[in-house]
Amino acid sequence: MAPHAEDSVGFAMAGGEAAATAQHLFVVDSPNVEYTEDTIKTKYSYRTTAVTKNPDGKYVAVPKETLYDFKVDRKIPKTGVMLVGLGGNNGTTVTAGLLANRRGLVWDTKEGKRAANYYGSVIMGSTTKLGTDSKTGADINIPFRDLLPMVHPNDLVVGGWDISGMNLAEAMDRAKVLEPSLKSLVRKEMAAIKPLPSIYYPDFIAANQEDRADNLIPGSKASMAHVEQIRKDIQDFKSANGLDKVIVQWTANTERFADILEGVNDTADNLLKSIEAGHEEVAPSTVFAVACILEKVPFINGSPQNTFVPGAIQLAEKHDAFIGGDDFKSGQTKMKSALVDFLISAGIKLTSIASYNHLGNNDGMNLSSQRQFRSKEISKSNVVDDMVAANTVLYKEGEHPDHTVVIKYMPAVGDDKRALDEYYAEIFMGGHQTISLFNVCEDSLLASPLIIDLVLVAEMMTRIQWKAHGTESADEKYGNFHSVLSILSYMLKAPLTPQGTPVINALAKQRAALTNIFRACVGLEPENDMTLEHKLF
Ligand SMILES: NC(=O)c1ccc[n+]([C@@H]2O[C@H](COP(=O)([O-])OP(=O)(O)OC[C@H]3O[C@@H](n4cnc5c(N)ncnc54)[C@H](O)[C@@H]3O)[C@@H](O)[C@H]2O)c1
Ligand SMILES: O=P([O-])([O-])O[C@@H]1[C@@H](O)[C@H](O)[C@@H](O)[C@H](O)[C@@H]1O
Repeated sequence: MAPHAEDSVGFAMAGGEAAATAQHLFVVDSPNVEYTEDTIKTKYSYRTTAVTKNPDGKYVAVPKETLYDFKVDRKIPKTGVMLVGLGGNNGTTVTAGLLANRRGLVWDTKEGKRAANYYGSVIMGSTTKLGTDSKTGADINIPFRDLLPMVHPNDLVVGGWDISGMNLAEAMDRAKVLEPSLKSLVRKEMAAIKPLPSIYYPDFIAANQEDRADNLIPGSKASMAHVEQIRKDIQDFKSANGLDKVIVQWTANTERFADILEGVNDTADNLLKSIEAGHEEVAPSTVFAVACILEKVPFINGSPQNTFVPGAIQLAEKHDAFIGGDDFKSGQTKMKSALVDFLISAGIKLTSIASYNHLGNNDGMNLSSQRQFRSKEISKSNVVDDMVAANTVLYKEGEHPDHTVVIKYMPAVGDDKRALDEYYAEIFMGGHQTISLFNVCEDSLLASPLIIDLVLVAEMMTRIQWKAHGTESADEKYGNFHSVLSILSYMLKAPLTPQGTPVINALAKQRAALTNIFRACVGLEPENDMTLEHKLF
């Protein structure tokens, strides 16, 4: 039998209180906003522009207004995060980082003392414009985390699974990410955390990972036993820690893509039958996704494989459960999604992008296997598609820059991934611009804040509901956002979106969507940066 959830209990970091109602840094004084002790209710005018094309090819743009009611649950739940791959570089680093922040740790480094922080987290480390000072007209910026009543990461309870049974202190040493002086301060708590056994289907990750696989859920793949065990692990973790909510994230190894097969994983029912039958094309990450969907626990995929096969998405929609992914956007690709947006929207015709990177951590070792690399190559390559397609002045239909992605495993550099990029562009009158970047990304220190942001935003989305305004009928029902949480795209390389909807990769647009949806939930207009107050008078 799998050990009790206590074996994977990270640390109860909350003050012990269950749900608390956040005290707001600001209130919105508007007839469209109603505060109660437990909720914020808003009536929101969503203004868009509907465009039609005339037979003569001319567009007609019609301003459109749709009224929505939003409802935010202000009670902040005691929340846990369960990481699949808890014993990995990201898993150990984010766990130690949360501990260090919870305790306000300071440690010595060769550059002097360093204090725990949440740098790299958009929620905890950035600000957003609330509005302008009514007297001076100056911008008033507030911490992003204060826009809505969000969980504080210091209060997160951490647990999870790993095919490696190493406790987190030893795994932290294996990861070689954190300073020894910091590790010594968290070693005791980390040693007390042992990942829960997980499922290991060798064909999905590199053969070089086999030596780690010593902590496995017993029983055959050909049953729902693995799904049921994962669901039980979540239930046990939740009750053992007195949690109101749990969010699960995949930060385990990159898997090969699964073939999408009719009758196997194309529908929810077929996927469940395939799991029951132990079909070879069902990946461990999809088994975790199905378990979380059935447990109605948000599941986020931080790796590039196609965990969310059509059957998994259909199952999530059927159960009104949240899923999100894919592949944390931490360094080289994050830079690319900002730089390409800048170049193309500046009218500079990018014609070639060469992205080379090498790294020496276990992720790199897993990616040294072609099928796992292919998953990552896809997620790292598609990130420019929307920006190119949107500029029909520079690019003809189907035209796009050359784009190549190379990843090599170089053990010597460990977790400090080197990203070397060359951006080559055509400029005015036959000229060229060449931009070369050398970007040393400490992979796990960049990914860990994203893991935190994904937890905070996914949890917040479980407390936001909407309905079309004016449905005043007795059975007016608020509903959840769509099961596929595309609002998470800012943190992800290959954003999963509801079927048939556009994928937005431009970093600034992704952040604006997150900001403005949160603003709508407190009754504020989208931030538009027009600052007419400074231009008309
Ligand atoms: N900057 C980044 O670090 C970054 C950015 C984007 C994506 N990612 C992805 O995040 C994932 C984790 O990265 P990492 O550097 O922590 O890798 P890692 O190899 O150090 O950690 C992965 C962990 O997952 C475990 N594991 C493998 N299969 C498992 C299974 N079926 N169940 C439970 N545990 C399993 C391994 O034992 C290992 O401890 C990788 O897929 C990587 O591609 C990382
Ligand atoms: O996020 P990013 O820096 O573009 O991409 C990274 C890759 O460059 C790296 O090779 C891989 O190990 C990481 O998992 C991550 O995916």
